[in-house]
Amino acid sequence: MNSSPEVPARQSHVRSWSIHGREEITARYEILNTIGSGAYSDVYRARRLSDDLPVALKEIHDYQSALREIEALQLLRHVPNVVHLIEYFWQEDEDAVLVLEFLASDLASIISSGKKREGGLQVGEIKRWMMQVLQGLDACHQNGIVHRDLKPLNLLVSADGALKLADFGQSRILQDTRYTPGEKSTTYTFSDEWMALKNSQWPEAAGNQDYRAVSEDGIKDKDPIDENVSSKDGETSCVATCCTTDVDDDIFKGQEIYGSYESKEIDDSGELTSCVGTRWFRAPELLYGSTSYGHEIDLWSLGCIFAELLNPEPLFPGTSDIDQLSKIINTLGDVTEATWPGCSKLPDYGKISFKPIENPHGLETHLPNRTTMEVNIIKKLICYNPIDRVSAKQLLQDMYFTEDPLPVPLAELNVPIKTNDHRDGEEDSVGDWFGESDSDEGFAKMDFSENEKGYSIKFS
Ligand SMILES: Nc1ncnc2c1ncn2[C@@H]1O[C@H](COP(=O)(O)OP(=O)(O)OP(=O)(O)O)[C@@H](O)[C@H]1O
Repeated sequence: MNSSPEVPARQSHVRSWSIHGREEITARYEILNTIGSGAYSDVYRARRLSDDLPVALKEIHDYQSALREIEALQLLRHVPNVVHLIEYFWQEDEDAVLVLEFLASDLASIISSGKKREGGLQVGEIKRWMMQVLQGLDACHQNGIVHRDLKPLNLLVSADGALKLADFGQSRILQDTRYTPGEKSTTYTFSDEWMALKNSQWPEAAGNQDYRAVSEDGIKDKDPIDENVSSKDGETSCVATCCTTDVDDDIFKGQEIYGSYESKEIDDSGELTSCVGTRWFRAPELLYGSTSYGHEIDLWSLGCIFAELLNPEPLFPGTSDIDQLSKIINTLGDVTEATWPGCSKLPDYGKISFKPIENPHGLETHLPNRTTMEVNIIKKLICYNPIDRVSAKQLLQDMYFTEDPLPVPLAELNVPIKTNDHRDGEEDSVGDWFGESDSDEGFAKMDFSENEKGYSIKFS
């Protein structure tokens, strides 16, 4: 795979010259055009010179994102519904460049093309898309990987209808899985190249070939890598960015952290960050600042994605993080100990409160003309208490997928050519916390007061 197994030392500002000037890459690939730019990367379409294989070259400008993405894709390299990492280039003073299989479309394009089709996406098509997402996500969770940025744009699709989870730059490998003992998991081991790379970076893991592999009872061993790469996540919670004491004199100051949370310096706190995932797909525990969440945050995102497949509009298109919570609460009802046991222990619970909702809309209103069975699937994922969310594995066994109309074969799926007309509203930006609301209810009045947790904001 990589000619040099050495991971370059972590540097605060790794900048590389243009990918076009990197001979180790251009000797093997012809770079054709740019196909996308994300928060931390530029992606190019290219072809392998030896056999004309179409590939995507993903140049990642952030050290930690690169490490996370390579690590997750190595671990999931045999999973059919995860994008395949062919090889990667990474040398000191250079950005990592990942060579990925080329995938011509994504689920966002499929949803928007279905919207334009008379009758929309057919039930059999929806079921096949859902099953592929579930199979990819189940493999992640079986391996203790939480993706943390699931959304239709990160579900890439090949021209022949194979859907693959992509963009693992925010993923994390949890120190244990919550799969119940006895649940059989597939064991994956690292390639020799990756082990050499890992051992050079983390000598304490040397010689422990499958230290992260899932054990017989489904529980993972302690993960030294995770501790080494964890960021100061606890300081970057979405609400904490405007609630810490240094914000007292300027409540907007802390929001600068929001846009740069992934570039925080590492420490060994082992906590996760609550500022992950694109807002529309972000679970409520993250919006309330949780730093000890599990793979259930992906299951919430999954519910949002499935709801969008069933009714081609985003389920909760919040214009700010507060608006995001408001939209969720207007649908599911008040967040209380009765509706979500343990919610009052969330770091930011009590720092923000909303006017009580007497008649929540309910998820049904977002899914007009859908069957009870379909609405029930969404309800199993979009629920406040993370432990109530059904796992990808369990959902794959749901009768929905074995009842008529059956999932269509891949060959019958309609895969549109990808265009660049995707929604912009999903993107996070500095200052979004107090962005304007477009929710029906709006925020007529904001009361700001100090309390034992720092301060509280009350909307009425
Ligand atoms: N294997 C691939 N084949 C084709 N296109 C790809 C591939 N990987 C990524 N892309 C495209 O490149 C763009 C950016 O990729 P990606 O989402 O992985 O990067 P990112 O920097 O992590 O983005 P984000 O800001 O959304 O997190 C996306 O539009 C995606 O569709």
